[in-house]
Amino acid sequence: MSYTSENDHSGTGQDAFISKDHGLAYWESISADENGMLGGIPSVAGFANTSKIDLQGSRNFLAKFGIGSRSKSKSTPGLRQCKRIIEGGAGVGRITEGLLTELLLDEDGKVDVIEPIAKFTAKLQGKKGVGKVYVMGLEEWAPEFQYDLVWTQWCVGHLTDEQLVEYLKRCKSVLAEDGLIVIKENTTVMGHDEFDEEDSSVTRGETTFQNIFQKAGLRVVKAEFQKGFPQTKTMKLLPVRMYALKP
Ligand SMILES: C[S@@+](CC[C@H](N)C(=O)[O-])C[C@H]1O[C@@H](n2cnc3c(N)ncnc32)[C@H](O)[C@@H]1O
Repeated sequence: MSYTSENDHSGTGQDAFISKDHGLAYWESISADENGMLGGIPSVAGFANTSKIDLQGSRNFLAKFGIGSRSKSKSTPGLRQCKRIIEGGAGVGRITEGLLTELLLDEDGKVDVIEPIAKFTAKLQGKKGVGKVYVMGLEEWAPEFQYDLVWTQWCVGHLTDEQLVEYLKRCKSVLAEDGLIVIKENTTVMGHDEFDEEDSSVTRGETTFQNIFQKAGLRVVKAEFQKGFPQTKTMKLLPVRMYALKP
């Protein structure tokens, strides 16, 4: 999921290409661990390191909005925590456990997760700080709570543009005052959308994302590239962008 794709199907109808069944069958075949979640990045590039770099990049991004962990707020006055957070397409909870739970205000705070593959979420159920686990795709999720932060990373390529607009509208409808929606995704180098046959997903270009956000009635209040991912001569990771969105 993280390589530059040689399968450019620009112009192919998305609905025909993004097959939910095929996408889910692909993820069912993937191991339920962090390595599986970042499986597109070969271990030679230092997978563990990549996850750590990713989480630190996200932490730094959130700090720019004054959102930070309880422990950090002792040394950095002004950081605030969240009452309730939701992670979309959470996989095995790499981000929920590695970042989002540390942002909770207190013991009552919860991180809810949405993830269609039950074997991925099995170990997350009942863990400290984890709230409701929605075993379903983002396109099926109906919100029940209000959120200070909605984090969705490396999974929206499984939704058509239309489904993604509707998902974002639902997120917006339950966003707390001063809440934030973050989309962190691979984006294409050349700017047009590319389809990946292996998992039936789309990697979008910058313009497509901007159009989707606009249709959902969201403003991009900050956009940054993730820095510091390993690159080798044989493996080039796609640029990963973090978009902070508000109504
Ligand atoms: C590359 S993994 C990323 C997992 C997690 N976001 C992370 O960064 O560790 C992609 C995840 O998207 C999930 N996924 C596939 N189709 C989805 C859909 N329609 N809605 C939500 N998640 C989906 C997969 O099951 C998988 O857990």
